[in-house]
Amino acid sequence: MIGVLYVNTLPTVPVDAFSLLVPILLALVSVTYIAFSKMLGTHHSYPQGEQSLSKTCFDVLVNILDQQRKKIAISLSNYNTQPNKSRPPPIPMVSLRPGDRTHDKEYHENQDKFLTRCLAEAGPVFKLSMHHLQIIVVSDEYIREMFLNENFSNVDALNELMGVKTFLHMLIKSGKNNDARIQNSIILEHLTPNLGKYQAEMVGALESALVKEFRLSTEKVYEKESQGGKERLVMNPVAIFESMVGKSTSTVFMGAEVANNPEVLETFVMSMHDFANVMGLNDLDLPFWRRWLNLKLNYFNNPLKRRVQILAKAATPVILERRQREARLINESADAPEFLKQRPHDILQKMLDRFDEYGFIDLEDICGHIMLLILTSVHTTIDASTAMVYYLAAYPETIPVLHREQVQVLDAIQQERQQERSSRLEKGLEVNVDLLDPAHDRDLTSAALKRMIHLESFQREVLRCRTEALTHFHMARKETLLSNGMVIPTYSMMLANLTSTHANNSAAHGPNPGEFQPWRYVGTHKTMTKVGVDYLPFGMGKHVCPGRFMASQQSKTLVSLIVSKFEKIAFHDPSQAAHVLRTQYGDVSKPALVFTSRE
Ligand code: HEM
Repeated sequence: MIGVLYVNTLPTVPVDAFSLLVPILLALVSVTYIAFSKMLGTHHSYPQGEQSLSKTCFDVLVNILDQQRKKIAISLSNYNTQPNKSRPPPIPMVSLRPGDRTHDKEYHENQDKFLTRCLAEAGPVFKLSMHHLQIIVVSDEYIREMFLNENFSNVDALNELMGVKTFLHMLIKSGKNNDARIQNSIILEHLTPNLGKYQAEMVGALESALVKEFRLSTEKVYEKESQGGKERLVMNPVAIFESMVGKSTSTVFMGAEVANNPEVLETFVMSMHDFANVMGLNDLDLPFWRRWLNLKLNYFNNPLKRRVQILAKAATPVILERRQREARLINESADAPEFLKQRPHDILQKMLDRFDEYGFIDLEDICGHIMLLILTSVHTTIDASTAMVYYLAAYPETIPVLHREQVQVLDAIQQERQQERSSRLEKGLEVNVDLLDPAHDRDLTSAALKRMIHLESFQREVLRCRTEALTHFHMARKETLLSNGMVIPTYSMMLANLTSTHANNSAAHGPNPGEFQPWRYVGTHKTMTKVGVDYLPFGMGKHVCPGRFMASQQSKTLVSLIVSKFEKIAFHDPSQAAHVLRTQYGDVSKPALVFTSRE
């Protein structure tokens, strides 16, 4: 991070002083650390092969020193060769509001208003001073260039800002060289194609968690007499959605037997909180050295490593039991269809079945990879689903429309299945109980969800309107030319300006794109998962979110269950409504809601 700051300001700042400062600072820290360790008697020479805390710490520091040295050398060489080239157009810095020293405050006051001012003053590519960094912001079509050019990397940006790679690599033993590729392959090959099969389990898990958590959350609060107990105040509604998504994701990833373990549920829900604490994600004003120190200390006491062990411990007896069951079926010479029917189909089982193909080392390694899946999937889905429920509260007219649509779709499906049964009976054909059981006529299947076009439009519109306007950090791996001739220097930090594509873009979104219009996409083919430069909650290009289909199905089911059980949702304090309708980095506001049940 220091490297980025200094390198970005090279042309105007005396580079020698700063470039020396970085290694000196780090050398000082390492020397002080070793001196301290010697004083405390912790800096020993260990027999070969044994890694001491101080040696590892020293190695990390030497490594960082070396990386900083290389970066400074590359930047200097780039800078020194500049005068020979024809000078590219400079990237303008947006003026500061009188009295402000950075752009943070003005941005947080009104994201779209501020970015509209930036576009008018500086054009589609400009510099801002935010988050303790100098950041290059790209708008409109230049966002596509940022996503599609491999010289700009999201993973490298997160790694540079937070050292996230090394920290996450401590959780796994295999597949460290191809970041996110094992997760991508599991999602693409095993999760997404089977979403229809997982749906019944997801509905069961979401519904049972909703009923249980709703009862627990409202126990100590009032029930309004006037409504005959139908109105309930929930002080922390997010806790309900955390349990719902945690329970349903753990069931899909590890099977119901493992997911029933309370420690596993806690791991699914809390891992991202641990991660955010270590990375200092909830406090953007944390000085860089505190963030760095926090991370280094947690290398040796990684809270997520303990959570991985919890998953492995909970999975062990279940896997043994599965093996015994399989052996029994083989002994009993069960036929192939029966054998396959009895086989668990959760992601854990798929990973065990392809143990060699993926090159896993042991069960803990598999659980480490599941942890990486948890970190990408659970919190993001909780966050999106929570936003959808807050939008239901802010726009109460949406609930009757979504409820009516749900009833109509389920009525139609029930009727179709009834007709199919009658027609088969008339023709003297057998009725397949597995496929046409009347008890499942009104299930919230993925086919039923696909017919709910108002729900689809509502979800896409919520994500379009609430996604942070400056988002998707990318770092330039090397000096890169944009199509407008501007040069992005190596190690620059970049952000996409979504105001230009999400909020100020009537060509893509129709009239009044600055307003929330829940039915904007009804009758179009624009679903929640269809990404493009005009809709970027899931990114785009090679690293586009592969889990968005599960996220969509899960959040649709969650919202459907909520509108089927509650006829009205309202903010306990209406003045808080506006505050939660737009994401703000590091913001954890969770206003209380009043739910009015249908029964
Ligand atoms: C509403 C929920 C979700 C949102 C908003 C979301 C958003 C994102 C974004 C913005 C990225 C980065 C894309 C880029 O760099 O271009 C991403 C990547 C990723 N997401 Fe999601 N995500 C969600 C749910 C999920 C779920 C449920 C899973 C897993 C089942 C998942 C798995 C991943 C993985 C593995 C990556 C890394 C892809 C790569 O680097 O190639 N996400 N997601």
